[in-house]
Amino acid sequence: MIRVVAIDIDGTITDDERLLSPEAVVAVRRLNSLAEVILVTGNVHCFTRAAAVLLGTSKTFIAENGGVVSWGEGEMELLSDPAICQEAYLRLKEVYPLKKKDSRYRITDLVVDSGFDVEEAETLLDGWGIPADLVDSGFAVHIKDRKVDKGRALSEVMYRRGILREEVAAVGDSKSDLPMFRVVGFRASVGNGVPELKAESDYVSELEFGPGFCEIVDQMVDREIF
Ligand SMILES: O=C(O)COP(=O)(O)O
Ligand SMILES: [Mg+2]
Repeated sequence: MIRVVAIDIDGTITDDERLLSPEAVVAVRRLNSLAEVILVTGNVHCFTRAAAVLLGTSKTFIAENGGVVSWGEGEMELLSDPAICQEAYLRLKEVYPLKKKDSRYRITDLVVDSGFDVEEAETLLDGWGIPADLVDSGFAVHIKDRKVDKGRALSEVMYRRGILREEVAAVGDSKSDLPMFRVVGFRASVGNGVPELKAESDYVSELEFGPGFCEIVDQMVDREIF
C-alpha cells in the first residue's frame, strides 16, 4: 500500500508560468488525508518550506533537486557540494553566456536560463573532470553536484524513515523527476510531461499541469493504491 507520495512542484501542481493551480491545491489537501505528501523540487529550501506550510504537506521535503533535505521542523541537511557547482558555472560561463537565476536563496546548486546546448556543456564538464551535471527542468537548467538528484535524496529519506519502495508513489513532469521515478513503486506523469518521463510512468494523465495532477489523484484513489 502507498503511504508516501512524492510530488514535484513546477509544471505538476502549477501551470507553465509556475502559477499554482487552485484545483491542484484541493487535490493536495485530499492527498494529505490519504498519505504523507513530500514535496520534491528543484526550488530553493525556503520556497519549498513555504509551499509545505501553505499546502499542509510534510515538513520532510527535498529541495534544490536533492541537494537539500528538510527532516522536519528546522533540521536541514545538505547532500551536495556547492563548490562543485560554482566551479562548473565559472568554467561554463567562459563558453556560454550563462545568466544565473534566483541565486540569492540557493544553497547547493546553481540555476541558469536555458538556451544553450546542455548535452555539449555536460561533455565539456566531463572533459574538465568536474563532477557536476546539468538538468533541464523545463523551467531552468540546474548546475548540480553529479552525486545528488531527486532519486538519491528520496532514497535517503525512505531509508532513514524505513519506507519501502512499494510504499511510495511519485508525480512529476520533467527530466529532473526521472531519478525519483526510478526509486518508487508507482509513477505518474502529468499530460505535459516530457516523453522520457511518460515512458517510465505507470499512469499518464490526459490533462496537463494542475488539472492533470487532479486526474492522477483521482486515478490513485480509484486504483485503491493507499
Ligand atoms: O526548480 C525548477 O527548475 C523546477 O522545479 P520543479 O523541480 O518543482 O519542477
Ligand atoms: Mg517540474
